[in-house]
Amino acid sequence: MTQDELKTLVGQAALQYVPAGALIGVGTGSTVNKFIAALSAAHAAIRAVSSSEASTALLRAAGIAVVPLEQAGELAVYIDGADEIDPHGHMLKGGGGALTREKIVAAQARRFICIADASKQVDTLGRFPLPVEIIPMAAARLARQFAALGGQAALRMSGGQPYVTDNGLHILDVRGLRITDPLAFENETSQWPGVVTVGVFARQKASCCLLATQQGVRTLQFD
Ligand SMILES: O=C[C@H](O)[C@H](O)[C@H](O)COP(=O)(O)O
Repeated sequence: MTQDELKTLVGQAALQYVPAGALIGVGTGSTVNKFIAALSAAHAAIRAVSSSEASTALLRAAGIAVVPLEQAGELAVYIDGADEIDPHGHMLKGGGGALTREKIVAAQARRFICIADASKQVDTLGRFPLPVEIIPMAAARLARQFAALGGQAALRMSGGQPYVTDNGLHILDVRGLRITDPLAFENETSQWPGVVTVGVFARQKASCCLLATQQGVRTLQFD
């Protein structure tokens, strides 16, 4: 199977985690797009809280009502992809730039179901450049702070201009990190002035991961 077919497979598998009539949290990215397509085809009577403008547009196009987070109580489940997932369910996220809203919506859900293909499995987070959403004026100083940890930070660009998130902010992508203690790393770097969100999800780690492999979908439990 191609990587795209694996994403379709795991997007469909995630349907079993959607309680009938529930209000669920929906992440962002190419794997989640397959989940939204599966939801649409299943005609599931659900409502969703979305983690990005892109997912909101897709959900609405699929006929799924999108509820503002402010009007939602606790969500039964949050379903999202990841750029990396380690053996403990810690994730690295934000390749699509949606990390801040993803972390906010995930924090309001009882369970985080990560959907990924096997290429996302790692022993230690950091092979994928770590996305960090930042206040723009802090970029140079934060780059120096990440350099002190051994990382090389670059401002994410799009069409020759700094990439702008749904929140009107910028992203640093930090290469060369080896994140051996994701919780300590998240706790420390989240407090640096100018950091809005680091793409390490250790406090909002996965409860379970549906991992698409050439042999089918494996379920990894983390709680
Ligand atoms: O900002 C984007 C999200 O964190 C995505 O969940 C992550 O980048 C994985 O995306 P994809 O399913 O496209 O690999």
